[in-house]
Amino acid sequence: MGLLAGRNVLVAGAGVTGRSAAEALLAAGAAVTVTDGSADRLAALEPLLPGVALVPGLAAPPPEVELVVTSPGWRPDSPLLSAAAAAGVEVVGEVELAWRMGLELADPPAWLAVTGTNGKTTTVGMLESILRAAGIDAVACGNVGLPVVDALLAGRRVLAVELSSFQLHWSPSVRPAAGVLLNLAEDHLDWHGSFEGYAAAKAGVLTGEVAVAGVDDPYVADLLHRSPAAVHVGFTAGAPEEGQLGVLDGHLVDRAFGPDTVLAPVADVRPGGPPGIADALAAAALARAHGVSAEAVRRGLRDFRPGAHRAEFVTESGGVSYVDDSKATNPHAAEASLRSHESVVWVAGGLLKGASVDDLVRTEAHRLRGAVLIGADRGVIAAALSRHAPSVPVAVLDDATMEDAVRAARSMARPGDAVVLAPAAASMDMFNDYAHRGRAFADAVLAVVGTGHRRS
Ligand SMILES: CC(=O)N[C@H]1[C@@H](OP(=O)(O)OP(=O)(O)OC[C@H]2O[C@@H](n3ccc(=O)[nH]c3=O)[C@H](O)[C@@H]2O)O[C@H](CO)[C@@H](O)[C@@H]1O[C@H](C)C(=O)N[C@@H](C)C(=O)O
Ligand SMILES: Nc1ncnc2c1ncn2[C@@H]1O[C@H](COP(=O)(O)OP(=O)(O)OP(=O)(O)O)[C@@H](O)[C@H]1O
Ligand SMILES: N[C@H](CCC(=O)O)C(=O)O
Repeated sequence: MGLLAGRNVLVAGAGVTGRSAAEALLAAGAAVTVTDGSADRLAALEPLLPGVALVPGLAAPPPEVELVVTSPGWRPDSPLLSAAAAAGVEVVGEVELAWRMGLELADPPAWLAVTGTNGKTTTVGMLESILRAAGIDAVACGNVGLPVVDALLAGRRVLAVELSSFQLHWSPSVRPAAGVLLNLAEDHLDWHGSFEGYAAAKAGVLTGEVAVAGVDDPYVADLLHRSPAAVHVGFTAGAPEEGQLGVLDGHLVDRAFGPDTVLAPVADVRPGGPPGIADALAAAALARAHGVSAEAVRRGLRDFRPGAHRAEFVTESGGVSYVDDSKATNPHAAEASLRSHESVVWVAGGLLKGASVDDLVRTEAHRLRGAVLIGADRGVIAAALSRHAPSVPVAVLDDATMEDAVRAARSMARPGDAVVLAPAAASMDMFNDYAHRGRAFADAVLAVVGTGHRRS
């Protein structure tokens, strides 16, 4: 009998995670209750999960509950999870649940895990593509959208797991076969309370057998240095030292796993530019840790196509190109995005989640033709611009539509410029999510400037 059979488990959250966790727990023979702050979200589960008790708005676990499986968005200081901790009831996430269920299997899948502030989804997508090119039954799962527990129960042999800082926080015993920390910058500080708390959660990905990290960032390199993993591997945008992957003569090169090996031409990597290359090196490192050939790395990277709203070209009109990088939901991603262009009209704003834009504005001011600011934290960005880039023209739009923003951006742009939506912020103050915001931007561009030249 498995470790969950007959146990009384409370699932916190009736979203993507809660539904899958509840199904897995039921199948494992647990007695399951699900709660959610939203009665509507809970009610939507009723026809899908017969046999589960649905209780809206629980502020403390019922006395019979032995384990709480929380959805990642729930903060540790939320009333329910605080009450569980105070009562000595263990709280874990769905990723931890999947890990524990995997340990009960005769032949568990290998976990290759990816975290970092930016590039996680791109990296797990590249990794999945590489593993499949090697003929391996692999799937990208985790924060990318497919709950890990679903990937596990589907019997996949290798899990390319995207882990958010929230998921890592709730996964105390997960030890991936290989894990990568891509990069680290301010994000989700409102959830973790401090940068140190956020970084500590992210460092959890480096506690497996092989730890991989982006060593061009000294803070990340130090976390790698301090990792308890048996094997440490760095990746760098420059020429790799022994024990690293990096770039040499226009090729990704592996100097860590076996003899020095050329993996793939940089020209084959999409998205192009430094962020895409970093993500490709990270994906290649995890695949090589799993024994994948250089040939499969090359084919997997060549066949990979990036997701929508990630530095996506919309159109060109009057010599001005329009780029949708709505997925740049924090300052670090926005900075990487702006660096791909010499002269930019920057469309930004939304929910900064406690992050500062001062470094971004200071470093990238020289490439800003102008800035158009929308959304809840537009004033914070405007203040940073006036402190560090007082000569940059800024339009701060109150109660604006995306069409207003595009019109303002077009009036600032000169031929050769790029108008780039790289908000540095989350979108939920004005939109459902970043994809909704990206579509609104692309639609507004096409409405305001016409179709121009659309790349195929
Ligand atoms: C916020 C978050 O981490 N969401 C991830 C989660 O989706 P899920 O639907 O379970 O979201 P959730 O926010 O954890 O739970 C939502 C449910 O909990 C309820 N809820 C949430 C918090 C709370 O204090 N009380 C409460 O009742 C909500 O009403 C809702 O019904 O699990 C999915 C599968 O693993 C992930 O794809 C998804 O990542 C999204 C895309 C995300 O935005 N992630 C962040 C970390 C990011 O990428 O920056
Ligand atoms: N290595 C990198 N360094 C900096 N920025 C990057 C890197 N890779 C991708 N980005 C940028 O980060 C943004 C998000 O990319 P992606 O969806 O791959 O990351 P993510 O970590 O999964 O994001 P999220 O946590 O918000 O889901 C995009 O704007 C992209 O241009
Ligand atoms: N990735 C989530 C959601 C952002 C969005 O969809 O706008 C965040 O940064 O908080």
